[in-house]
Amino acid sequence: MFAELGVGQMNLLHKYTYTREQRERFRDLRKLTHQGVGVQQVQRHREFQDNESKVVAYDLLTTPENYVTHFERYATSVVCIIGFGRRVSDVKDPLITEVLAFMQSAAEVAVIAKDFPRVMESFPWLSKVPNCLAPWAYGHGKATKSRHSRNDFFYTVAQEANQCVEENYSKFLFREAPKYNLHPQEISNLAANLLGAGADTSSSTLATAVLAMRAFPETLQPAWEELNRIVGKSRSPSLEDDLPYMRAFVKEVFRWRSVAVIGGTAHAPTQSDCWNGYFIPKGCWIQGNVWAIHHNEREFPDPDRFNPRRFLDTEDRRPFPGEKGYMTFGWGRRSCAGQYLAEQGTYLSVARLVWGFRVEPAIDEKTGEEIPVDIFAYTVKFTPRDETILQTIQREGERALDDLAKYERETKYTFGTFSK
Ligand code: HEM
Repeated sequence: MFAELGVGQMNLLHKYTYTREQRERFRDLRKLTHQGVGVQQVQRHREFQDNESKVVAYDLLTTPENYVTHFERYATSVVCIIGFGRRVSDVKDPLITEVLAFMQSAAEVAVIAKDFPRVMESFPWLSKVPNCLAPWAYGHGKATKSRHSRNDFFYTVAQEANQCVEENYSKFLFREAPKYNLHPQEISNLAANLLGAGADTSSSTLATAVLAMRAFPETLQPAWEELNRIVGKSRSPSLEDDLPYMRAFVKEVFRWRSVAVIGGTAHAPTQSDCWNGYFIPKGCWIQGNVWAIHHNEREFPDPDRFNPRRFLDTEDRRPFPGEKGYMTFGWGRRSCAGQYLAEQGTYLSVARLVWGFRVEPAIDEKTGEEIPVDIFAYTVKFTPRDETILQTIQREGERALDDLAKYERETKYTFGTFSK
């Protein structure tokens, strides 16, 4: 749908790959994305990702009720440091409020079968109508004047980042621009994709982990036993710790409530194929039903139960075709380019949350009763597991803020600057 809206061909996320030229360009853009967040790069991002996650634990000590906002700040900050060499320290930073609002409205347009009818799918010509006349496009289509497009915002922020001392992905893109003949809109999109694809997805996954901790408290006991034994209380867990149960716990978070329930980008075969008696014509839109795959009783019995033991050598384990045991990040040449970054950050953050806190039922101030857990609007109470842990969170949080100070920088721009 985004390709139809006219903003797609400059962005690998929505690009058609019907012709050889389109496929070659897609490969270039994908390669450039890997050079920012691919498996080889992820190690370089580890230190500040870990520090931002320590800041989340630190912030939870003072404003635990704002845990979703802390997760959003964390996820946005990590991709902002990568993309623009600057951190997001304030939850009111426009990069959080405006970009997440934009992503929310993008989901309104893009999530198939969310509403019916999908007007632009039923009448594709509607996607060609300029935004000012097309409320159904939620502002994602063609602007009347291209200089007012959101792309100018990210291009300008990337230019700003290109001047900054710290190495960052925007600097890399400007360096590579002549070699790949990058159009400014491609630079803008490559930088923006880190935020668009990486912020909301990562923070929602952490919110899912909290829901699991609250709704299935029995799964925390084995985690605490492992963390007490291997990590102790005077430091928080790190990637070097061997924590098999914790790893299984995070895998189960990815499986249990995967962020992209029907995959992400639509895939299409480059040639017609026959599979299991089905004819799949060339160019046909294919969407992987991640929800159904992750809730198939054959691989995941009692699928709505959060159960990390599925990923351990126990009687709850079933064979699964994928090596990792889940399909949360899609597959094939369009699979999530930020998978390793997301897995690393989710592991660090969830392990630290479980190590540091009890997640208990929130109490209704009026009635004094526990607020029951509701999967759509749940609220919880975070309490540090004990005094030594509380002090460790404080010490590590303050140290992390010192280490992150080199990324403190303001931007002069907001989305609003470009829509006046
Ligand atoms: C828990 C966090 C995340 C989840 C669950 C997730 C999931 C996904 C999924 C399902 C897709 C579509 C895959 C397909 O069509 O087969 C995707 C695409 C993508 N993701 Fe992620 N993602 C996450 C985090 C990130 C992060 C942190 C980044 C980068 C900073 C990122 C960058 C991308 C990009 C660039 C694409 C488009 C790839 C393409 O079309 O070639 N993602 N992601």
